[in-house]
Amino acid sequence: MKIIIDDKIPYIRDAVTKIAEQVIYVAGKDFTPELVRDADALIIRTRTHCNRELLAGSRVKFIATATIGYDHIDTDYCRQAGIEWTNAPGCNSGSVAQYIQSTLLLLQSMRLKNLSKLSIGIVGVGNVGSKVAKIAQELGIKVLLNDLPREEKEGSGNFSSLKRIAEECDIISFHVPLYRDGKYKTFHLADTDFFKSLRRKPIIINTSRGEVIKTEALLAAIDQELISDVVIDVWEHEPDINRDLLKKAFIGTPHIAGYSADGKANATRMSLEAICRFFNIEATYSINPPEPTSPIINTKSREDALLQIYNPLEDSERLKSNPELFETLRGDYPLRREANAYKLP
Ligand SMILES: NC(=O)C1=CN([C@@H]2O[C@H](COP(=O)(O)OP(=O)(O)OC[C@H]3O[C@@H](n4cnc5c(N)ncnc54)[C@H](O)[C@@H]3O)[C@@H](O)[C@H]2O)C=CC1
Ligand SMILES: O=C(O)C(=O)[C@H](O)COP(=O)(O)O
Repeated sequence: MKIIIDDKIPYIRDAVTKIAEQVIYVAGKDFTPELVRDADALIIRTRTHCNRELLAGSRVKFIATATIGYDHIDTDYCRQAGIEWTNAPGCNSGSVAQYIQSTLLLLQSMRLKNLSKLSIGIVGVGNVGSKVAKIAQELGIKVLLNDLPREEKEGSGNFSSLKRIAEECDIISFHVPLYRDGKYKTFHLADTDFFKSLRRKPIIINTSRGEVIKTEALLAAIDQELISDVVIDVWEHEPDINRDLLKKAFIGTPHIAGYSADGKANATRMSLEAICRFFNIEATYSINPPEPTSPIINTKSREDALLQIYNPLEDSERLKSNPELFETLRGDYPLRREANAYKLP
């Protein structure tokens, strides 16, 4: 079997030798029709667009994306071409939750927000949104949930409309997939009308996809003081991001909310498991993230410890100093572990 793998997918090299005879590593943006023509499977990230242009005429039968988002895969084309694909649900939800938890703690310490007096609207309550809801509740924040597909299946009891969230929430955090059209369209879900409907000058957090928020509308809302702060991890037109928005953001990071080593290892493991299932291969390997450099945290409070483990302002400062290094900062991301890898006070 021949597999082409994005060369930024970590912890995969030893394990994959137990699965495939031929493996080629290449940068996500450098997958070409010539390269994939005689491959059986691809393991990709968001940087490889899997569509007719790339895949037509190839012998690719299976694509695993080591991500939860799959808006870079043309699923209609894959269905027509008989190419199966999978993503890695939940792989990095702990990592995004860590990013949001640290962000909330920074809003408390640096913006002097009394979290127990605030309400948060969570838009998209899947793997990430559910964890964010739990963290927010633990911090004493009132939680409102919005999830149209779930509401349809489960009934409206636990869910609120986007309109109610816009009117009642002090923080609004987006955790939806990017759907460009269809019944659950999320492309530019937050547009001029949405920002005009805000009532409490909320803090807007986006770790979903840049295209879920219309950048010009967000910038106008900042200028008109309809919102009080923005925290942006995902951007329209990455890596060519809006520098004005980056300057104005309280936290602006290069699409790394999901980049804990724990999340990366989960994604790699899930991708290889999917390949083994699809091609009916039995293989023994284990994939674990490296241990943290200092696993014991000595500090007075749990909040300090959590911010010592991960402080998104450090990622933000790196991007603000060098916005042109967006992809490099992602590719060379330092080791980051989630809290359960540490002994906390
Ligand atoms: N910044 C980063 O590094 C990361 C970004 N992401 C992004 O966050 C998204 C969410 O991640 P997960 O929670 O793991 O995905 P998920 O698939 O577990 O959850 C998505 C939720 O959104 C809901 N949803 C779909 N359409 C909706 C709509 N129109 N309105 C309201 N809710 C809607 C779904 O019903 C589902 O419950 C991913 O699709 C991805 O684009 C995910 C991980 C890392
Ligand atoms: O899982 C997702 O969806 C994400 O957005 C990933 O964290 C993005 O990672 P890359 O594939 O762009 O490295």
